[in-house]
Amino acid sequence: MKKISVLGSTGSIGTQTLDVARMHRDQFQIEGLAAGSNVELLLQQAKEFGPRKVSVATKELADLVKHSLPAGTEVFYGREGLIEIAAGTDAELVVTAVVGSMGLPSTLAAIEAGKNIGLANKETLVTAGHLVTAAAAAKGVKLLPIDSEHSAIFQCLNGERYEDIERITLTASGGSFRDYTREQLVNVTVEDALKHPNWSMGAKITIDSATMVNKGLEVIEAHWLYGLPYEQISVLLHPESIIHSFVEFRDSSIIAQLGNPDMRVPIQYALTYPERWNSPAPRLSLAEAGRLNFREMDFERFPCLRLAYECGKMGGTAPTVFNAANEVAVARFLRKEISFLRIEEIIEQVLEQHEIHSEPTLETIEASDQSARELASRL
Ligand SMILES: NC(=O)C1=CN([C@@H]2O[C@H](COP(=O)(O)OP(=O)(O)OC[C@H]3O[C@@H](n4cnc5c(N)ncnc54)[C@H](OP(=O)(O)O)[C@@H]3O)[C@@H](O)[C@H]2O)C=CC1
Ligand SMILES: CC(=O)[C@@H](O)[C@H](O)COP(=O)(O)O
Ligand SMILES: [Mn+2]
Repeated sequence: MKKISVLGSTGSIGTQTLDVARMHRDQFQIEGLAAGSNVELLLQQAKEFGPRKVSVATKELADLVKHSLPAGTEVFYGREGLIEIAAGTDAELVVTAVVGSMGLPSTLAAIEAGKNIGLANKETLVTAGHLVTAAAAAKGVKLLPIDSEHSAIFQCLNGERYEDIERITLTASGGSFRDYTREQLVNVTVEDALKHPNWSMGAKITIDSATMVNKGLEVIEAHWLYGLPYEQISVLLHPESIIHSFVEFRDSSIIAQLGNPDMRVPIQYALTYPERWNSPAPRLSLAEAGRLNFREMDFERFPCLRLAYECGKMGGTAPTVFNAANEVAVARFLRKEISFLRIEEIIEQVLEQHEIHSEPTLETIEASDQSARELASRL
């Protein structure tokens, strides 16, 4: 039995992680589940999977659920609750599927406790990549990517020598507004932005796909996961999301990972690595797909991707500030307080006004994250 805990169990990645556990019911034991405020779903999950510990966002929610949980289930809440689910159970692997840099303390706590990480929460690596990777190396724990592109690269690199890599390429769908001009973006709505062409995902990442911030975060995530300089990480527009990413080697060979867009596949691979288990995911037929399309990335059309590369190369707290400003701007867009194009303006303005610190400690990162958020919410 593999013992796992899930942070963000009620979200898109969290529920699909539990779908995988359900498909292999005899193989997984769920030790802990952490949710935010969807207590109805959390209660269903607790009844079905019988975790020893659960956590919710607030004390009020914890009081609300505690009498409805199966006998013996311990309830926690807030930041400390997430840390308890991450580090205080017998899980050998923790799936990090909360959104945003709020996942950093619990991810670090899980690593400190010696848990392998099934990493979906890319913002933690963007915010504090040097701390997360150093802690994982010191503890000898694995950072197993769940993000589809990073899982693809991970699979392409199986058995390969890092020095033989010439370049990795992350594919980008282009998001909801792939074929819109900059002028057409002026009046787009939240509802339109939430219609991703290929993937059904949480709201924040769906907006990030449309702004191309998602690919920017993924470039920085790849830098930390694979230890490659930014010059060896590129992005290619691929509207079908069938080639999930690929690696070019020094002998000119290219190895790619393909499949229909279905997050249960990379999630399961992270849970079962290095084994591959059966999956009901629909099989890809290349004959049916017929043709696959590719385009160079247009950095004028998608300026957030250019900004992300600049922040990644700058290092220090630049990616922290980029990420925090984006999180606030996206939340404001989703609340219909600002327009779609204002998201990138806010990120740019926060970066301009912010003092960047090099080699930051956790305290410096948390302070930069906080002040970037305050600024982004005022602009
Ligand atoms: N969705 C996808 O296909 C992919 C997602 N990712 C990454 O995975 C992460 C999760 O994304 P996704 O699943 O789409 O997001 P969702 O918005 O669907 O889910 C977010 C989860 O976080 C929980 N949460 C929110 N606030 C808190 C809190 N204060 N304390 C504890 N839990 C909280 C939510 O709980 P509740 O709903 O109960 O409030 C929910 O379970 C992100 O970093 C994203 O970038 C990466 C690749 C693909
Ligand atoms: C499923 C997944 O991994 C998402 O991060 C996905 O990559 C979003 O797609 P685009 O950012 O390419 O639109
Ligand atoms: Mn991705």
